[in-house]
Amino acid sequence: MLLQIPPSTFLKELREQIPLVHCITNYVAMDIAANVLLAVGASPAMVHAEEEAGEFAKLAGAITINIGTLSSGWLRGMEAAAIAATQSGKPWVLDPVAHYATAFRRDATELLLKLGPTIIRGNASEIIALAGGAFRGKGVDTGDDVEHAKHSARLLADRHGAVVAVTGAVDFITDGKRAFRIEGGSVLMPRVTALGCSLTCLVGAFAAVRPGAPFEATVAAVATFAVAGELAADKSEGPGSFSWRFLDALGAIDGPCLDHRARVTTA
Ligand SMILES: Nc1ncnc2c1ncn2[C@@H]1O[C@H](COP(=O)(O)OP(=O)(O)OP(=O)(O)O)[C@@H](O)[C@H]1O
Ligand SMILES: Cc1ncsc1CCO
Ligand SMILES: [Mg+2]
Repeated sequence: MLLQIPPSTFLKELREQIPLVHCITNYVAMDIAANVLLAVGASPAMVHAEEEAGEFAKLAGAITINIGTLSSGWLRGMEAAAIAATQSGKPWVLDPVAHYATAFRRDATELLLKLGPTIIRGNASEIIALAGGAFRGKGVDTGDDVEHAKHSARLLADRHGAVVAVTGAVDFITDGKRAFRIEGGSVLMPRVTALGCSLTCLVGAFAAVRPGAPFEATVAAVATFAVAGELAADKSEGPGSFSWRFLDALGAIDGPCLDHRARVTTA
């Protein structure tokens, strides 16, 4: 393992600390994302109202913001939460779901990016489009390979001073200086909705454990998904059984299994 802090350290500390993760995510993802966090051992709270999101963010160890089912009121809640996170020095994660699809999403993403996310997590089309490249995404689904998004990810990491995670068949994570690829997971993962959104929330949970190490935290969260995805796929008959087996695998995974099975290499 080339990492300074192995994934198992984050998993152990997460289970000791049970961090409160303030998730502003979409209607589709709320249930599965909360279950993913509970399965691993964190404490999720899905709070998006503009009246309280800024106040709530101060209670949490990390904040995650996903624009999947955006509306004006939600956007004001996101803005308040991002500002509160930055002011209190807490890590926050941006998931710019299909930000290229409409002017409303593009403007919202531009506004949120200016608030300085600690980590940006998206699929290949989202990351390529965010860097201004030609992309082939359709709605919320990627039409591009992670391989083609590496340059865009590096560019975004430099431009925003953020950790950037691109997910897909092989994941890629960079902070502009270092970069790792993570193999694993399953072809069934993109056939269950909102697993990417759930991963964004898990990245927040791992970042809450060690706010000073967002790069290693992102690698640890993505590696946990890759290993749990492999374990779950072993026995699954299709997307349905994969979905619940994946939660079981996230609950059952322990530190030695995670470090042993994680396939993290320099990119
Ligand atoms: N073909 C694949 N093989 C293995 N793992 C995959 C594959 N595609 C996606 N994954 C994994 O699925 C998880 C979600 O990533 P994905 O890129 O599908 O997110 P997303 O497109 O944002 O998803 P969503 O918008 O539905 O939440 C990641 O852990 C990723 O590694
Ligand atoms: C299907 C879907 N639609 C808006 S958000 C979302 C979850 C996957 O991104
Ligand atoms: Mg997504």
